[in-house]
Amino acid sequence: MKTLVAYFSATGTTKRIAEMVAKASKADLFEIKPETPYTPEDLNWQDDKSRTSVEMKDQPDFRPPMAESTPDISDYDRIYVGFPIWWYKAPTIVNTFFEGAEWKGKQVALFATSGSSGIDGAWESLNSSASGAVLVAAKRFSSSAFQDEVDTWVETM
Ligand SMILES: Cc1cc2nc3c(=O)[nH]c(=O)nc-3n(C[C@H](O)[C@H](O)[C@H](O)COP(=O)(O)O)c2cc1C
Repeated sequence: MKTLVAYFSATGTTKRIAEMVAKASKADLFEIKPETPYTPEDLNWQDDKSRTSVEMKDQPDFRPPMAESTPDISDYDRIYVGFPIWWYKAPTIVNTFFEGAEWKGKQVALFATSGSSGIDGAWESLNSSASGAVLVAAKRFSSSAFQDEVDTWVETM
């Protein structure tokens, strides 16, 4: 099985987990990078006018551009997609990533980090961007998760 791990991480927490998922699943790794990186001010969820507040709440149909477009996924059987939870769902740049490829028949496994929110609401806002994909798993990890926990999750699939 050929596997890709794609992740978005604004402050490095999800990146650390993504590297562990890639190690556990012997996958290639792709970072979803925004064309315009998110600054600390952009990430201020207490400010209704911050970039992330506007993108997530006022403009959910806007797709933040990626610095590098979605790679060719045609050779991969399973794609893990990781992200931080923003406002109970996936950042809309993850929609940008999904909308750059053809997902019919692909196995998708989601993982996320968050302060405390679960990952259950994330697929609802992603699945219309990943038409035909088969969601095989979704797991939220705490920022302090260790390789063992990631290995166990990957092994159960
Ligand atoms: C704009 C924004 C919105 C967030 N919304 C939530 C949320 O709804 N629930 C939650 O538990 N954590 C929320 N968080 C916290 C992040 O999910 C958490 O810090 C995550 O581990 C960051 O991952 P990263 O370092 O890979 O970017 C939010 C963070 C930001 C910046």
